[in-house]
Formats: sequence, C-alpha cells, structure tokens
Amino acid sequence: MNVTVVGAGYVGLVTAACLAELGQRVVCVDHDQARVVLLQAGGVPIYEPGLDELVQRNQQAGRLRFTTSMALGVEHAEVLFIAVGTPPQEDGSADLQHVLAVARQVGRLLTHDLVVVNKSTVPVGTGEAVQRVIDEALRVRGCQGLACAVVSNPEFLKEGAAIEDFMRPDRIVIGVPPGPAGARARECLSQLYAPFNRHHERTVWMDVPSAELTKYAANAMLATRISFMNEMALLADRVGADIDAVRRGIGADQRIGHSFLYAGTGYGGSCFPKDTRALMHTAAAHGSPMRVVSAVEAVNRMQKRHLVGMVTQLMGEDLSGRRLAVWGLSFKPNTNDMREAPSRVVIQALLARGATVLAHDPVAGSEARRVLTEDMAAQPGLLQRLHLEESPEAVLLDADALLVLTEWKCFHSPDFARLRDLMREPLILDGRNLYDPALLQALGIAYLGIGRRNALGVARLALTAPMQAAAKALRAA
Ligand SMILES: NC(=O)c1ccc[n+]([C@@H]2O[C@H](COP(=O)([O-])OP(=O)(O)OC[C@H]3O[C@@H](n4cnc5c(N)ncnc54)[C@H](O)[C@@H]3O)[C@@H](O)[C@H]2O)c1
Ligand SMILES: O=c1ccn([C@@H]2O[C@H](COP(=O)(O)OP(=O)(O)O[C@H]3O[C@H](CO)[C@@H](O)[C@H](O)[C@H]3O)[C@@H](O)[C@H]2O)c(=O)[nH]1
Repeated sequence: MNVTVVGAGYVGLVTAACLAELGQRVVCVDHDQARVVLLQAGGVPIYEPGLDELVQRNQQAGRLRFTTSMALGVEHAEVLFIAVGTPPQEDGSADLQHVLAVARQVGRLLTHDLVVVNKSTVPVGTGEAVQRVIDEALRVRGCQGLACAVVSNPEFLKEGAAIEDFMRPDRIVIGVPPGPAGARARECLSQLYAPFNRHHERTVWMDVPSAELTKYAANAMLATRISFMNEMALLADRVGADIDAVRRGIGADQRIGHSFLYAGTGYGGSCFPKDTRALMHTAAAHGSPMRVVSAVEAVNRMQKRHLVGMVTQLMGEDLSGRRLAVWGLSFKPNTNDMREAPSRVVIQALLARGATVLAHDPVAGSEARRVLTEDMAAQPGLLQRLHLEESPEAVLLDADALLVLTEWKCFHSPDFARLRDLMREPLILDGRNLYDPALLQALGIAYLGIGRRNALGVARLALTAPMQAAAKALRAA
C-alpha cells in the first residue's frame, strides 16, 4: 500500500519506519528541512533504541523516503497519517495549528480518493474539524466528488520502547466516521493493520469521538496510578511502611496488576503532563470538571519537588558550598527527551538555593544542556554552578549527596564501595527506588528513597541535627 506519514518526530518516524518494515511503500513528510536532510543522509534526529537500523534498512530497500514536499506526500498516498505535534497552549488546551495546517494542505493538493488517519493526540471534535477543513478546501477547488474520510487512530507507544510497542501493540484503537466513506476507510485500515491481527484480533473499532477520548482516558488513567502511588509513598514515609512492599502487595492482585505503580520523582515526558492538562481543559469547556485528574496533576507538580524538600530538610534552605551529584536527566531511560523531565525542576531549585550541581546522563547530556540553558535564560549565573559530566563517577567526587533521577540500567548496580570513597558524605537520595536500603546501610551509605520507611527517621533527625550527624545516625541505625 502507498502510505504517507506527515511528521517525522517520535510518532511519525516510528510509524513510517515500522510500516515500511511491514512492506508498505512509505513517504515521510516533515516541514523541518534540517530534519529531512539528516534523515535523507541516513541520520536519525531522535534517540530511540533500534530506530537507526530500521530507518536505514528500509531506506536502502527503497520502501522509505523522506521529503519536505506535501505535494509529493499527498500524490503518493492511499492512506495519509497525520503525526504532527499538538503542544500545550498557555491555558492547557492542545494547540491544533499543525494538525489543521496539514488538513488544509491535503484539501488543496488532493486529486484522488484518500483515507486520512489522525495519529496525533487531539481533543474530541478534532477529527470532525479536520474533515471540515479538507471538505471546504475540496469544495473551493470544485473537487467535492473526491472521497476523503478522516479516521482517528491514536498512538499508544512509549518512548524508549517505541518500536516494540508499535510492532507488538496491546490494541489498535480506530475510530471511523459513519457512512460509506467510513466503511471504505475501515476496509483499508483492516488491510494495513492485518499483520498485527494475525493471531488474535487487536483492533478495537469505534466512532471517532470515542477513539479521541480513549487516548486521553488511557494517559489519565496511567498518570492517576503514578500519582496515587506517589501520594501513598508520602504516607508510607510518615507511618513507617515501605512503598515498594506495598507496590508488590497490591500489584499481585490481578485486578490491579504490576505496571505503572512505581513511586518516583513524578511523571514527565511529552504526553502525561500535556494530555492531563488538555483533558481538564476539554472537560471544563464542557462543564464536566475532572476532579480526579486535577488532583493527579497537582500531586505530580509537588512530587517533582519532593527530593529538593529532602535535601533542604537535611542540609537547610541555603545550599551554598554544597556539591550535589545527579544521575539521570531524561524524563525516563532509553531516551534523550527532556520534555517536562523532573530533573529540570530539581536542578534549577538546587542551583537557586546556591548548590553546585554535577550531573550525568548516558544519552541526554547535550539535550539537557540546551533545555536547562533555556530554562535559566533569565538567571544565567545559576548555570555557572551546573557541570554536565561525561561519566557517572566524575560527578561523585566530593559530593555531599547523590540524587538518582532516572533509572537508566547503568545506574542499577554501581560500585558502591567506590561511590562511598569518592563522595564527601556517602548519602543517596534515590528518586527511583533502585537500591536496597538494607544493603546500603550495611555498606555504610546513608540512603533515602521515595516512601522507603527510613525517610521518617532522617527527616526528624535533620530537624534537630546538622546533616552530617543525620547521615551518620542513619548509617548506624
Ligand atoms: N512522543 C510520544 O511518545 C507520543 C506517543 C503517542 C502519541 N503522541 C502524540 O503524537 C503527536 C506527535 O508527537 P511527537 O512526539 O511525535 O512530536 P514531535 O514534536 O517529536 O514531532 C512532530 C513532527 O511534526 C513536524 N511537523 C509539524 N507540523 C508539520 C507540518 N505542517 N508538516 C510537516 N511536518 C510537520 C515537526 O517538524 C516534527 O518533526 C502528538 O500529538 C503527541 O501527543 C506522542
Ligand atoms: O510506574 C511508573 C511508570 C512511569 N512513571 C513515569 O511516567 C512518565 C511516563 O512514562 P512512560 O509512560 O513510560 O513514557 P511515555 O513515553 O511518556 O509514554 C506515555 O505517553 C505516551 C504518549 O501519549 C503514550 O503513548 C504511552 O502509552 C504512555 O505510556 C515517566 O516520567 C516515568 O518515569 C512513573 O513515575 N512510574
């Protein structure tokens, strides 16, 4: 089948490469010329495991082409995917300008029947709006006889596991419009997605508004689980329970399940924060406020500052002269994506209190430098106390504490004895609950996790004793 994907970002590029891998002839259009030039030369603009090989293999086989030309993209397509960004606006609503710009171009350029598939995350009603824009442009050109159905096919892939998620989806949600054009679109997508449905039917068919809302509902549900566990972790700290034991205890209930129950430094990324806010905006606009999602969002905002609170409890509000080490900058492992990463909040807050911050990330270093420079453009002095280092050990030298913000595999089992020797005061604030508190205690390393029971004792100690005494007491406890 001839497929065009508009947008060569995380979703578009993965969709284009995976469909080409499945044997489709794919043209991928992006209006960012530098991005297209890089892709044409065999480069890949984002870090996503396995994507380079997939893109290169299919490009070489002639099944995947990149262009800035929408004319070429529309001419080529039997099916055209929209996979452009829908970033948040000031009021939290999704900015649909890119989606609607693509719709206008399709309407202006189309000369044959087409199925338009919207993969971008968009509020309910956008499918209809895209259809209106295309129909109007066709009418102006006197081409209203062309059949062009707009289908909703939200994407559920996770960054860092995008290819696996696309190639082995739990489900494929497709919303089709009513009428013969919708029926033809359904037939076309059944054919396109047939390889995923071979062993059992994974496609969940529905109407367009339900498919659009399904995407937001899925992200809001996952975000709810995370904020619920983060709030439960705060309580665990207070009452002397271990959130990791609680997680295992509730996850074993099949009705609950184990995934997305990890307490941490709060959720980040380009989706949960943006999509929960957009959902709240849609709900408010329809007079149906989302109280649960609003609490989920508020808990997450506080959670991103939780480790900063631990540091100031231990070391006081003024962190001048403190050297703080950070492991992990991207919002999750296996990506260099820094959008809404908790590290941005934590690092800026530590610098603002006078600390020197030494940070390491195995992949996101240069992207982190770019976004942190932007974040602190108004306070360039702060940046002078931020050092991004190439190795995890380099940040530990003479550090007063190590903050673990992203659970990259390389941080899972470090050489603790070496870490203890390098640091001024061996203290780990583990924002991802990677380590065993008992093991670290045995090694003489003070340890605080998120909801890991020992936080209570240290927090109390820190109120009355200087940090060093608190750390010593914790090690001896
Ligand atoms: N990133 C994810 O993990 C993920 C997962 C599921 C859904 N989504 C949703 O998918 C959509 C795309 O997200 P993304 O992360 O891939 O975005 P992205 O910012 O990585 O990529 C979007 C791309 O679209 C291009 N673009 C924008 N307007 C264009 C136009 N008019 N013509 C051609 N190209 C254009 C941009 O240059 C950019 O390369 C969003 O709605 C997002 O919410 C994202
Ligand atoms: O138990 C957990 C699971 C995740 N997170 C955090 O939640 C955020 C999002 O993680 P994840 O969902 O793995 O990554 P995304 O790439 O943002 O994927 C989400 O957002 C995408 C865009 O909408 C959807 O397609 C995916 O289904 C959805 O999982 C990250 O900061 C994680 O650290 C936790 O704190 N605890």
